[in-house]
Amino acid sequence: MKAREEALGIFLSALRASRIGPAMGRCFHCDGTVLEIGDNRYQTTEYERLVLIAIGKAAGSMSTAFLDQTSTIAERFEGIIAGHPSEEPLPARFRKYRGGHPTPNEASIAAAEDTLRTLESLTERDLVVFLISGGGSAMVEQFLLTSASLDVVIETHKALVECGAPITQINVVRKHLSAVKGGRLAAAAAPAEQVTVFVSDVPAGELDALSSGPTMPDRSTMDDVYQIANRYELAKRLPAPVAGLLESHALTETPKLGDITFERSQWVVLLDSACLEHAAAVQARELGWHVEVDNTCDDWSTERAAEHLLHRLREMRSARERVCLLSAGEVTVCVPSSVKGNGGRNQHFALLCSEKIADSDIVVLSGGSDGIDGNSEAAGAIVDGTTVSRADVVGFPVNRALQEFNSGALLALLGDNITTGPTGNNLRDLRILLAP
Ligand SMILES: O=C(O)[C@H](O)CO
Repeated sequence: MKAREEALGIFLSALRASRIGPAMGRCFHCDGTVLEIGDNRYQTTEYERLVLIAIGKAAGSMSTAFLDQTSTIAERFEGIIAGHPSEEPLPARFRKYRGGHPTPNEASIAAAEDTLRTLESLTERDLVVFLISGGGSAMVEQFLLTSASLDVVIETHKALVECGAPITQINVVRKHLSAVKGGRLAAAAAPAEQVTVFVSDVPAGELDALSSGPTMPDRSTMDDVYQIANRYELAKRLPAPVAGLLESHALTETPKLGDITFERSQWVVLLDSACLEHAAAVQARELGWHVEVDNTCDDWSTERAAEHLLHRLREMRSARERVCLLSAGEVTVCVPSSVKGNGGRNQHFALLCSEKIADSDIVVLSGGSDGIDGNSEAAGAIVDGTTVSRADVVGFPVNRALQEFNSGALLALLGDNITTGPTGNNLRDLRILLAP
């Protein structure tokens, strides 16, 4: 029982240490007229309009923290908050949209329209601050294919997130279909001065994939899209109008590095998954665990990642006691389109592990830093050597839950889910494996 409690303690402490407010306090300074963001300085009296555009699961919490940090000039900012709302109400001069996730909804479309209209009205005398966090690909969306209905947009996103491709490749496709991704928000805002602050839920070095890189030069090309479409047989999965667009090679290219669009753009990373992992390691060491980190399985399938990490943990265990293996990033689950189970990749990963650790003293926790795993109410799950036998006792065997992609339902029944509620943050997932 102790190792279970400690795993949970490590996870919760890592979430606390990576909160957005304190991170903004370290990165932002505002003395009344000069706004400093990282190494960039903006003399705010030189701008006519100050605009804030926040997109993603952390849009509300990033906006609240931003307005707190810039309190002396906050009144001058107007703008759009598109994503999860903050706990505290934001001033009425900000238009708010609760965009859908994991697939877009009507608010996602309305947010995209409003954002494009607002940005297109800016001039070289204006400053726009973008606050971008993960989840934004679905929460703000407008297809370049203007005849696409909301159903087509939703079906396209669903097909992409369920095709088994890593997020960076999913977003290569999304960027080339969208009027608000792959640098196109930066293009809409040019010639205004632009600074983007990131709370990243993508692998290190892949920032232009974050929320499909709305303000960054896009490194991917249309050829990449066609290759990804072939590799993941997207023609079979995508709705007809979008599949047709890809088959006829009728996409348009995104803005690239060196384009005039980005001449007045800066980018600053506020938090990423390395911060979460570092905080977990600090807490685990304080509890007396010997900690190692293994992120090699980022974007692997849940099966391969479970095999790899448990093998590594057992190797560590053969040399010493109280070993803790941490792994940040995401694993992928390929869900057949007909399946209607409850759960997410963390719960699926944890349940897969439960079969491999049955009757042992190993504990495995897998949780999302946003507090929402897939379509479930949980952040993730924590399993141990008794999970399989407890599942048998309630008449819902682990292998059935896995086959039905219904891990969330079984883990809820067993009390093995972790429920934090939405955290207002989004730094990818954390896996904590303990062998006492
Ligand atoms: O919204 C998205 O595209 C993912 O969360 C990655 O940032």
